Amino acid sequence: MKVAILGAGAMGSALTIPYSEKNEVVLWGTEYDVPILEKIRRGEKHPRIDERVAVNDILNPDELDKALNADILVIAVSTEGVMPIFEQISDSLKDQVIITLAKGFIDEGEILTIPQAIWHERKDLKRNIAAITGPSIAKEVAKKLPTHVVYSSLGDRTLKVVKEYLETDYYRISLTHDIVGCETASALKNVYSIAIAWIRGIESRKGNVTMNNLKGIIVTQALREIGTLVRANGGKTETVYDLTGIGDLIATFRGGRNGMLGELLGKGYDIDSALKELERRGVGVVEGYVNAERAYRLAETLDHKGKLKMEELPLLEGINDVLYNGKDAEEVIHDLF
Ligand SMILES: NC(=O)c1ccc[n+]([C@@H]2O[C@H](COP(=O)([O-])OP(=O)(O)OC[C@H]3O[C@@H](n4cnc5c(N)ncnc54)[C@H](O)[C@@H]3O)[C@@H](O)[C@H]2O)c1
Repeated sequence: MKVAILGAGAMGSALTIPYSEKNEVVLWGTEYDVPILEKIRRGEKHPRIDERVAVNDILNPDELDKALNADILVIAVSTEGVMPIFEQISDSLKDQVIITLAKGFIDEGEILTIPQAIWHERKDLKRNIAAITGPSIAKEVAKKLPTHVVYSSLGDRTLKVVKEYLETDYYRISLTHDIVGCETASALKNVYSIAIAWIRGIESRKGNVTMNNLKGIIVTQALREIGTLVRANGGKTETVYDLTGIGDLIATFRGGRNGMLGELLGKGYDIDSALKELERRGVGVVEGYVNAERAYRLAETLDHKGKLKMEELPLLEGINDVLYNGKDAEEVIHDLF
């Protein structure tokens, strides 16, 4: 098969490694990826995954059309880039498998998962879309360390193709039809990771005490609330208690941009100074930040529809209070407790 990966960031580039085991792979870079494309062309390692990518061809931002004859197209950009890229390729799409991997919600007036936003544009592609969720740190995928992810799709042929052509002995793939549940859980994972990381910040604020009991409380509450939101949004409980929910939450406990933001907030930084500090460290977009507000609006809509009650989501409320209303993380935890 011919696979085209659209986006030369960490995850898009990491996937060239398992995908190239059985397929011909091309990697297209956006305008933001130009310095990375230059490095890759010079034979250097990709700076975000510390490995060389495995590709048959590298395409520049103005060569997107050359990627579109692939059998499998992977939209590998961050959430904000997904729909702009989709608009550019939509007219050329036929019956290809289309894979998305960003973890976030799309705001189109109503809050949608990424596949739902694509279905709005092209209903006929409903069965062609697959989403990747579950624990997959890009660097580890690139180093062929054991990874087990979930590909979800409404289309049986799509699921068959991804399993047959993209699975390797170090990159295992489970399949499910619960694409809305998977995408809801994975966008929420980025949001709740912020609150889990508060505790690291609070521990250091208190002179490096260890607060494992509190971690247990917050992680359990996060899972409870993710479960409530996933079910209310039409997904399945088992998605939350599998690789997509709990698996991904564990994999990102310590690291990630959301975790860095959460830790600073836990240390007592206000949101503006925390975001400034991350900018100073060269950390890119923190997806959980924008998605916390989107998750809250989704929850409110589901509440209006009678599918959940806002009182069931005190931690989501607290996360939004810290990110948008200037509340201190420790105060939120105190109230929650
Ligand atoms: N890194 C991981 O381990 C990992 C794992 C699973 C899923 N994801 C998800 O994959 C997505 C990308 O993560 P990453 O770590 O590769 O990030 P990254 O910052 O390394 O790469 C981001 C990619 O998105 C593109 N991009 C960013 N903003 C854009 C815009 N406005 N328009 C068009 N393109 C834009 C960039 O050019 C780049 O190709 C995120 O949603 C992330 O949650 C990442």
